[in-house]
Amino acid sequence: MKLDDLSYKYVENEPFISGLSQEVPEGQILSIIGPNGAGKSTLLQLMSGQRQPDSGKVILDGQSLSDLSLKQRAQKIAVVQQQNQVYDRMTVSDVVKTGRAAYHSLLATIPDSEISEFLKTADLTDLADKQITELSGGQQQRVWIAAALAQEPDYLMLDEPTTYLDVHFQKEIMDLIKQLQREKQITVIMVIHNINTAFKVSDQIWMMRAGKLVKTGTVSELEDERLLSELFASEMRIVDVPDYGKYVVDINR
Ligand SMILES: Nc1ncnc2c1ncn2[C@@H]1O[C@H](COP(=O)(O)OP(=O)(O)OP(=O)(O)O)[C@@H](O)[C@H]1O
Repeated sequence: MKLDDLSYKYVENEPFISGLSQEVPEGQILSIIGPNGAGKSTLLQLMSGQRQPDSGKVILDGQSLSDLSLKQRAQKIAVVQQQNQVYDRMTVSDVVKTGRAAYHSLLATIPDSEISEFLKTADLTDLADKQITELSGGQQQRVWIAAALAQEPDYLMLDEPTTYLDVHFQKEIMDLIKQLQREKQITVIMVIHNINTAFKVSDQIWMMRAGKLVKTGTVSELEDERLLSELFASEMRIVDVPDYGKYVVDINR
């Protein structure tokens, strides 16, 4: 995937993203980090086709994303939103089947056998017939990830996948994402607030501020106190934690 001269505005005559070009590292985990309002979600939505750029293109396999039909797009890109609408009376299986809609004309005729693999990967087999509203936040997040996987995408995009989860479930979801990336060789693109989580799980990082990519590179290239302090306008230090490694702390007084 390539971002070619993307521009996007929320307010007339005030471009928020302007002339942004960047190559997406394929088959890796990429995290977009930056302060509130930096444009991380906006950029992810442009990359997933949920938002159309005012000018420029997102190029996928030589084609502009905007030239693909909804179904073609859904076979290439799956998105896990920050907040998902939870429908009463939908079982885990029903939700995961929605991910197969990219390959069928009718949801009602999708066989259970088609989703068993995705339920298994997300460790949901035993919960398949439960109502989604009966599940914990962490379990629900696994259901959305399974539905995204059922699209068999090349790109899995997640906006803050662990926001409402406690530390235990945060780790569980991140481990699942890492496992999926390894097993399926997909490209994972995430917006993550927690810098340490981003550094721990990612191969590549994009640092974003005020609608611009201020720095891109590997985790080791961007684990830099000065860069982080500038990005977040706050004094950041990197400390060494035994049995963990580098850990970023904010020492703002
Ligand atoms: N629907 C909208 N209408 C108008 N302005 C918007 C809209 N959505 C976002 N913005 C503005 O665009 C800018 C970028 O927002 P975006 O949500 O992409 O940032 P973000 O980096 O994801 O932020 P956060 O970390 O707070 O989630 C912000 O200034 C925001 O106020």
